Amino acid sequence: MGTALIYDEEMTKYKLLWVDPACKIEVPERLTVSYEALKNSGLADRCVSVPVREATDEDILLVHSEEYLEAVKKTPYMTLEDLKEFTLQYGDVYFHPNIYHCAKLAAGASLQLVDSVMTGKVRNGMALVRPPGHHSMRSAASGFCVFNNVAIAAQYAKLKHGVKRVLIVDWDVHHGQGVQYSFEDDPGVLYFSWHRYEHQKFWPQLRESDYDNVGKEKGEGFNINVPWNKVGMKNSDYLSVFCHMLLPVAYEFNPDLVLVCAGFDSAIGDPEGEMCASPDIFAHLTHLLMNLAGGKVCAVLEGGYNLTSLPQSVCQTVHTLLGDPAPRPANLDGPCESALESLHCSRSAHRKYWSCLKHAAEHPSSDVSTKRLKLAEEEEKVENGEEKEKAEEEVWPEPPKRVTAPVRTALVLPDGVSCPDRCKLFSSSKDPVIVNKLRENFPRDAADSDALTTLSSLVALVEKMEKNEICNGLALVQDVSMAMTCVVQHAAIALSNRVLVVCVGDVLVPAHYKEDGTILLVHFSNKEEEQKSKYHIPVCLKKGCSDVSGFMQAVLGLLLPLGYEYDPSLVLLARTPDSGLCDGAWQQLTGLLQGLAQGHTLVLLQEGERAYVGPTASSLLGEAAPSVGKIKAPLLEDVESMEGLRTRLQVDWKLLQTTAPETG
Ligand SMILES: NCCCNCCCCCS
Ligand SMILES: [Zn+2]
Repeated sequence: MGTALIYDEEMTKYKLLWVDPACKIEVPERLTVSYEALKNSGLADRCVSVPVREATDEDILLVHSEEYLEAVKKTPYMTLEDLKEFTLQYGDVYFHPNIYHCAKLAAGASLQLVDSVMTGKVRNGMALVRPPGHHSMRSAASGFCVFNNVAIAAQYAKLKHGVKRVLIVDWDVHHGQGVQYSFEDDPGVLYFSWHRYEHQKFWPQLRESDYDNVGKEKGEGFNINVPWNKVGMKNSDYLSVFCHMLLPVAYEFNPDLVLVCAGFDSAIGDPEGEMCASPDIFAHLTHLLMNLAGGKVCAVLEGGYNLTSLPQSVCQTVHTLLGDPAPRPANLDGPCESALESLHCSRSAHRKYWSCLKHAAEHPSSDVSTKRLKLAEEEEKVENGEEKEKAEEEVWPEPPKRVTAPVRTALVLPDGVSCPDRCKLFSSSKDPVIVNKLRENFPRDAADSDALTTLSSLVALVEKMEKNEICNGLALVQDVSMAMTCVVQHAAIALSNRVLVVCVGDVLVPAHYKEDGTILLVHFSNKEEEQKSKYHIPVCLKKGCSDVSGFMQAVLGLLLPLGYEYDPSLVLLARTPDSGLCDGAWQQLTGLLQGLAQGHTLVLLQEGERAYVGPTASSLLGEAAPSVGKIKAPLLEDVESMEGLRTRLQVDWKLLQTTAPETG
């Protein structure tokens, strides 16, 4: 299934008609440069083009009041003076004779996207729209927004498509207060937003944008705010909040649909956000959402005011929606203290609502640490009194080209096992060099020519992945441990690359590998094993991988942060029959790990598990993993052992941190 792209140039046909410094950044070029970039990169033509439509009054009244709609309806007939007058009643927004028309198209585009995804015409998609929507409220325009596109889309999805649970992820750098107000008492809509806040000094300066605003009445716990109290947040800060706050709660919420308030003013260079995250981070944020709701993800443009980083971020998002592997997450050096404080506050505010957070460290009752941090930040501001270079003067590297490998998924299978369609059956011509090498390294198997054939195919396959001729692969082998040792030896030593090895079940791990960091081994099993080193991490789950909740908690809160920080060039995923891992969790794992190593994932299955070839191949082909259902609370002993592991490891692995280090 494809990716929808919804855009109409009519939405470029309104602009600011008078002088207003607060609004001058919201220009038609935002849309034209974004669409041009999609066209020039060939991404637009790979999408399914879906036409916009005008939202009807009924659609708009799902969120807005009649009096507000009636008032906006009058704006096309207003004189310039009337428009200015009309605008004065709202904050940081402007009207234009054509903005009502465009606002109906922006909302209608969002509904077209929801229809396309919910009817299965496409898997996911993006609506490139303006005016944005997430600030507009029931009876008020705000922050360049007239109708709340995403809020209307959420109500529409519930009403027209019977969606029970909608997750709204707002990665725009501003708080979508309009969305929060619409759903704060609704347990059927989980709203997540991070936003520049600076202790309520940043627009819209609302007390209710802080982390302790968790929703109301039946909606308590279904509103998540992560305030950024400093500018300059980077990729590590964003990924930490995804891994330790958004994703665990999102998997527990188990949504039927994911809507993204895709604002890109949270990217580097933006005059509003003044953050430092690179455009390719949106490839990862998008990827991390694509195994929720069976992949039904609708991204709707909100903000984004730097005309260079905006189109780059839009392209990164659409690349990933199309299934292209994300670029490697370069140099993640861990979240900053302020981000950790915000993460910690938000997690502790939600402890009592979400079992995945039940054991989040209690927020120190006295807000001593927050005050201390605030003072430090104030001092810091005073210190670097000199004008920070303006966001517009920031420079950053062009996101790397994302070349799709000619072959997506290659399979090494023994005779008689059928190859799922769209996969390529792979066997290497017996390269004598490789075979001799293998004879040396595996003398005891030298006799077994089948084993040698398989091993030489594996080595050849790894080499093709290295050259990006093949994206990922799957092998059905007699002996997973031996195959793993062979691949590890070849990949880590021969190709001197970093290999992330993830073992599920009681795989005999290659003991004799060097401790030099060329391999990071994470081993999920039910056997207590003391942690050998920074690079050999046993994750012990009492009920092994059969406890989906504990397993998913470990994947999201431990494996993903480790994997992102390690940034391997190859991911080797091995499972043995005793793992007890259910299909859904296995496919979630296979799906999520493809965000690393440019998607170069090699899966090793034991011969007896040929039933897993199909599901694994579908995940490797980029199909969304099935939902694993509502995640429950992990076993207490598992939580304790995972938190113990985190405490020990976070000294070396900064992305594992969930609280600011206690200093002073
Ligand atoms: N420095 C200009 C102040 C603009 N404040 C409103 C921003 C609305 C963003 C919508 S994503
Ligand atoms: Zn914004």
